[in-house]
Amino acid sequence: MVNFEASINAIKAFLPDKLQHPRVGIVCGSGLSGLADEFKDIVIVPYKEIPGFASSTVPGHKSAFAFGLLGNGEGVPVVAMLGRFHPYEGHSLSSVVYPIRVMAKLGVKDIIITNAAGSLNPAIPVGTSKFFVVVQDHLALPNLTGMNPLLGPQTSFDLPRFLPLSDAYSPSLRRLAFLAAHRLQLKDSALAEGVYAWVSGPSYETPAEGRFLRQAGADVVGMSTIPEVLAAKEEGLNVMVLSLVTNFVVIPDTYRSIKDEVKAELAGKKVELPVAQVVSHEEVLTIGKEKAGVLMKIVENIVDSL
Ligand SMILES: O=P(O)(O)O[C@H]1O[C@H](CO)[C@@H](O)[C@H]1O
Ligand SMILES: Nc1nc2[nH]cnc2c(=O)[nH]1
Repeated sequence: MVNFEASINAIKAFLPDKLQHPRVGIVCGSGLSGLADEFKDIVIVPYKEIPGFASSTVPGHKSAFAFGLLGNGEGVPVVAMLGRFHPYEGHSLSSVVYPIRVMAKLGVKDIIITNAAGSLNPAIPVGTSKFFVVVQDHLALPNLTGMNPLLGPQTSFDLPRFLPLSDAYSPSLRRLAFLAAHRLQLKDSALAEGVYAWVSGPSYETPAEGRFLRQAGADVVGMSTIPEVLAAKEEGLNVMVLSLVTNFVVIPDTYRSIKDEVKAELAGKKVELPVAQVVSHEEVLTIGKEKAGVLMKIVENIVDSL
């Protein structure tokens, strides 16, 4: 049973006056908890100390909030989830989005949600300058087929029952992201724009699934974020999502035929069976750690210009 008051009281007991009302919320994706390294006057609040909170079980996700001041001058009070919850861990969708609702009730107005994602778009390669995607829209097959965090009784009758999503990703925050990249003198190609596909995971995509999502219009794919976006929008927050592209999803135009290989083998030719490229969470975390610093600078710059 949700009890926002108990959660909020437990959190506030950790915080000095200047951090009691965070203005900006940040969600750190896989390997990206280093985003909080620049916070001044940081206070860590472990999830286990907060009634109603689950704990994160995924490597690269810490089970704690970091509160602090970010940006120039006195700094803006902010809160970061150093780890998030995913439905594939066994958490209910309402537990997955509970921290987002708590951040809204603490006073957060703008939320910057980050994630690690696989690229479905050959124009968004990995390991080159183009490594972040500002999400402009999403494709959530789970939402369309009954796995929607807003299903069920509402947490408040003040919230809209039928949430419009045609404006899910704040144009003004997205503008700030591109201006931040310019100010930081990142290459023009460092920030792409694209559509994020949400899948439940925890298995990565088969080549056919990758091709399907690409043909359906997605640029990157991941196993998180969208439930958080829906809850944040329902709570009335301005939402921005930044994806760090950590790997390519293999999408062959054609499959190499094993049947043909066997025919060649039977005809006396030496054949080598194809070895597919495979993605691993270790690879995802390595890229996350490598790029967390740049992402932090973008986030800090955005916070400065709010
Ligand atoms: O979306 P985040 O939490 O950044 O993590 C991404 O990385 C993990 C897979 O490597 C999945 O959880 C996927 O969603
Ligand atoms: N579903 C999915 N999630 C990811 N997270 C990081 N990379 C990937 C990927 O390739 N697929």
